Amino acid sequence: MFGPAARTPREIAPGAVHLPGWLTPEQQRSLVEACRRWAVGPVPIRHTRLPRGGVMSVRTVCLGWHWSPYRYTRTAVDAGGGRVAEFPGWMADLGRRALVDAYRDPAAGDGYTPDTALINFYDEQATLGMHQDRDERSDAPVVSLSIGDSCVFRFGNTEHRNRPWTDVELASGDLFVFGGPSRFAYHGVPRVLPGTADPATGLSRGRLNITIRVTGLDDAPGAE
Ligand SMILES: O=C(O)CCC(=O)C(=O)O
Ligand SMILES: [Fe+2]
Repeated sequence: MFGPAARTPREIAPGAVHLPGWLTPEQQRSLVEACRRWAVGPVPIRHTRLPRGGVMSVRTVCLGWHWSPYRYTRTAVDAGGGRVAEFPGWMADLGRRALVDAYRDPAAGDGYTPDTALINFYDEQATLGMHQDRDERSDAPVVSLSIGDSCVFRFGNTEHRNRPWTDVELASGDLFVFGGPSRFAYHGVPRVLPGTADPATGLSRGRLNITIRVTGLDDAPGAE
């Protein structure tokens, strides 16, 4: 949905909630700054290589656990081998507050202990195909934050990557949470809307998306 009605809180599907303008301008600025630091290292932001030879158009850097197709490890097995930066406690707090606000339930964040974030940077051409977030061994909600250029976020169904879906415009500062019956819904980003970013965030072009997640994984002796 586009136009002014798109800027009001909305349940897109059961358990999937869009809260426009959830992050303050100050929070957006400090997230942009933090992401710029994480993009440099210890694991540099990179285009993820896919097993069949493709390369993702988005660039990704991870916190807590490193995602590569299709698993999580503590070290960047496909990006230099360094250990990923720690997942900060303040980001876990932000995730809990996101659930409280999205589900309008003061208890919704209780017991939510995210341990990873995927930080995606989209240039004006980048897209993300329809997929499920299913490399986690947990059905806890995914908390998604957007900064910079707006995009079309396509939120589909749990059965397959095709219609029905709902196209939602995600703008800078927006929160999108998908949990419960929507946790394993297919979703993707068919388009970034160039020139829509407010340079005051510190990101004058392109789009930053941060997804806060629970991997459900533990460190095992000898794990990568
Ligand atoms: O960029 C977005 O809004 C979604 C990102 C996403 O689906 C993912 O990182 O798995
Ligand atoms: Fe995803």
